[in-house]
Amino acid sequence: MGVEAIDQHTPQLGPEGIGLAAMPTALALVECASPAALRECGSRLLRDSLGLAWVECLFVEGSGRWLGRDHGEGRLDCDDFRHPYAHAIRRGAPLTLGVAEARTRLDHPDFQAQVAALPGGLRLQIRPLRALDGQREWLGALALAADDEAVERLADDAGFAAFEALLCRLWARLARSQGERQRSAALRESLAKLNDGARRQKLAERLAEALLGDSAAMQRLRSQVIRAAETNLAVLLQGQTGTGKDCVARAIHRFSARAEGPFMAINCAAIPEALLESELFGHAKGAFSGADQAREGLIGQADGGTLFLDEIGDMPLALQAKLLRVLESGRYRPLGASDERCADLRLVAATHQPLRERIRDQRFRADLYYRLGQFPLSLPPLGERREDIATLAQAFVADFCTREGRDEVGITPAALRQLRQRDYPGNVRELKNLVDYACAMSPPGADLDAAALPAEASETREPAAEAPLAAPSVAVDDLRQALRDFEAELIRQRLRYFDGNRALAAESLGVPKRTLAHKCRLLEVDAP
Ligand SMILES: Nc1ncnc2c1ncn2[C@@H]1O[C@H](COP(=O)(O)OP(=O)(O)OP(=O)(O)O)[C@@H](O)[C@H]1O
Repeated sequence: MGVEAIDQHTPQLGPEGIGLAAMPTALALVECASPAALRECGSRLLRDSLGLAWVECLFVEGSGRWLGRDHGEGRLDCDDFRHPYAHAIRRGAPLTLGVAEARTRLDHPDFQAQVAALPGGLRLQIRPLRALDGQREWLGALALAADDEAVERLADDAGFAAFEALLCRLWARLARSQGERQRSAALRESLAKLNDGARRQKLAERLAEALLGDSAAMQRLRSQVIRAAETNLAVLLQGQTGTGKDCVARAIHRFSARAEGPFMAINCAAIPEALLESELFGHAKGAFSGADQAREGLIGQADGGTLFLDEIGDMPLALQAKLLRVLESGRYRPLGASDERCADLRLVAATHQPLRERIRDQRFRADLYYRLGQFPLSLPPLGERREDIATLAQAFVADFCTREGRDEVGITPAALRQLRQRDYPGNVRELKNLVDYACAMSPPGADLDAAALPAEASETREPAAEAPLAAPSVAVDDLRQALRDFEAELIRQRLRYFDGNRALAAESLGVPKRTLAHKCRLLEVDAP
């Protein structure tokens, strides 16, 4: 039976006590699902059954410091004796006083507002409520107002005492199970967070196999990449050349829900302006001379996946506007086509240019900048994370050996020292090229040594009169031989430039004199 149905048969509580007639009242209380519902139901039952002018049930908040109200404004400090609740709770017994007296003696504004509408001739009773299950915790207070006779009757009303006891017992039980529910919900939430944290940590470890580096900056970057991959937000990668923007773009795709979809990439700086639009948007048959077939653009091809626009700073302004429209609406129109198409893609854009400066120079649209940078990521230059150089160099040596089918070798401490001390304006790409070159210069099976590393450009005496080396032949079919030939030719040039002075040639190439002599013997290079 619901509360409404019970209301119609609500028996009068009264001196007859809790006979069977009181059962629907008890049932109504028992059916309440929360302490707040219980307070409301209890107040209503009391008001209706006992003909009280006003009943309100206040509750002690979790901290035990405040008395809260389910409907009224504000909360009352349990230690503020300007209202009668503090007195009743402190005494641990009901407090009865006239409404008029309460108005003059107790000047708490919230309490005064509570009783403002009551006639001055009524009596007010505040009854502290505590859990009756052995725990001495305070639950709240029952406030009621009625004429003198009704208030006096309450003292001897066994039915009312039973009602109050039941109210307190149910309230304590509901409060405890509500607390348990809240605690287990909080536990579930923190477990979920923990699992989520563990899951992210696992992903970050997998990502560390592709995006190497143990520095704090790289760890931060990897966790940002995982976060970005979880969303569909447009990502803007900013960082100097060679810092790994392309790697990060691919990782975002690979770790995202779109991983099974296509990853389409284009370098906006590498494509002539006239072609870039049709590369991106595609074209209809006959859209321009030479367009004898309709062709889908990268935006269409990236549907369901990721579109990576590298060097976005070089995108022409007119195209920027069209790209913004695609991002805003998810719709685009191929060149010469009459219909619009939809593309569901995530955009990752990258640039090494300071886009804010380009906005100031009116070469980049501010609205596109903000749309692209929903999830901005900035990649640290290698010079700011030198502790990663050893890890990266080792990995690049291992890569070289695998690619070349050589036995795995290491790096000597001297070479590592040199690598850590150099400047890398080309960042990781420069380090990788340097290691590849040094590996090629080292005898198979030997650890990469400092002698194999070329001198830094700034330390090398500028061989201005040196003729450029021949471009590598496309007909190379033996890389090792080609590298030996290249190396021999480079040494011959240097020796010529320094009139056969091996000390100067060795210094200019950043190798010890003995190494150069050894190489000359090995490569059969004669002094000029
Ligand atoms: N953290 C890294 N771990 C392993 N390899 C890396 C890392 N960062 C960059 N690389 C490697 O360095 C080279 C350059 O990286 P990438 O092309 O991603 O740089 P970029 O910032 O996109 O350069 P650009 O701006 O010139 O296009 C690549 O061979 C890439 O694999």
